[in-house]
Amino acid sequence: MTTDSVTILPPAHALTGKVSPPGSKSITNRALLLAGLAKGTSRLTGALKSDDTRYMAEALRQMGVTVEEPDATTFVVTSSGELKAPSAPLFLGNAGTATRFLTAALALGQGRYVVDGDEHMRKRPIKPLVEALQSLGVAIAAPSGCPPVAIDAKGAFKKNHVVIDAGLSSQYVSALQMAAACGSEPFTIELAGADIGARGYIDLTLSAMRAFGARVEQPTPSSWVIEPTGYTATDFHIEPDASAATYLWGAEVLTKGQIDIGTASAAFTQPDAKAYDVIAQFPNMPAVIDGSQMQDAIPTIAVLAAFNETPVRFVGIENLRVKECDRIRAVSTGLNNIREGLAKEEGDDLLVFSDPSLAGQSLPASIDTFADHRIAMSFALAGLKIRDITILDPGCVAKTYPGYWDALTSLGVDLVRNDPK
Ligand SMILES: O=C(O)C1=C[C@@H](OP(=O)(O)O)[C@@H](O)[C@H](O)C1
Ligand SMILES: C=C(OP(=O)(O)O)C(=O)O
Repeated sequence: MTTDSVTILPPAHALTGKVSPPGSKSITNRALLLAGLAKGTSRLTGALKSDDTRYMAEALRQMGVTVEEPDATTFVVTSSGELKAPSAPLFLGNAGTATRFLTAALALGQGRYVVDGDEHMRKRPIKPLVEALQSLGVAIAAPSGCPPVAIDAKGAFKKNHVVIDAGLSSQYVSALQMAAACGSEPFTIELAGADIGARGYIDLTLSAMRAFGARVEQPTPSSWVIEPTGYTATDFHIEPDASAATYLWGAEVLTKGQIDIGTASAAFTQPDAKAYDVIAQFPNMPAVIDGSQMQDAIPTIAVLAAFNETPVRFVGIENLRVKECDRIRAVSTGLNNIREGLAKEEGDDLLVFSDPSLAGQSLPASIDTFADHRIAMSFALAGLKIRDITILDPGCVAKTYPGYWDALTSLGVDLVRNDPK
């Protein structure tokens, strides 16, 4: 979408129909990398085609991997198993998964690699991962603590044990886990802290690794031993994106409709599917919601909370401050823009002071999305109930859900696209 902004007209009817969310971003980018590290041809079906996965696919191509796209949801990846040093920096936009996962994998490559992103990615921390790789003897540098990252790889780690602080991102752990299977001896990864936010993403990583032939043990809740199996090319089916599903679940409960997303909430293996149980309680969602294990779903639930019967405090969400934007700030700014006093930050908690009487009112607001797809998609839900909600930069949904606006339209939502002047 090239429009500057989109204004949502609240539908006069409940939203009903069938909309399938696209393939999982998290699983697609894991599968693309693992297929690139495996010798032979892997066919990835049900895949997401969006900015984040295109950046990953393009980076693999730059490193000598053949990535074909026979249809809208399939990648066919053929690799020698090696990611050859590219002639130019790898540009990964604002794709956290691609940036973090490749940084660790390329540390076991041969030659010079530069991992870079857009101005937003250049503000997202990667220092803990870089320091962990330095402790393994890798010549790697990220002077700002964020991308760009320069790696002079020599094909091996000098140690077989690493301690990683995953407080800022679980992706550092996933990245090391996926890389470690390409080493030459069993490799142990240990968490610096006792637990990890979004542990469910680690389970996704291990399950994708196992599908590509890896062997991983978990001797304690905070350590993993990865065997040096390398990866075996395979055909792999990717489930729909659970974070994308949260917007459809939200639209369903807000409009008292029935949207068939084609997948039962219990069938998802991604952490954000946990959001279903909370969303299903709307308009009586709990007073305190712990977002630590369903972080990407929090903007969705926070916008729903504005229409809940009672206020909601979101806890365990501190690392929302280092996502595509500071999501705690972006959500509170957006809600207060709709009506002053609707939300408040308390430290790293977010309080939403719900008011069911918002529904049906005209409260003109232009929502700054801070180039963050999840802010755009979640605030569109407010527009299903409140008149004159305008979402700025609606094209940013292309990061993970390019068909989002069309999905709303297909459910009967009228959108006014305000063309750039
Ligand atoms: O591993 C993954 O696929 C992801 C992990 C989470 O990030 P952090 O680990 O940085 O919290 C999540 O927010 C992101 O959208 C996807
Ligand atoms: C945080 C997100 O993305 P990533 O870290 O993969 O860029 C997200 O999709 O909400």
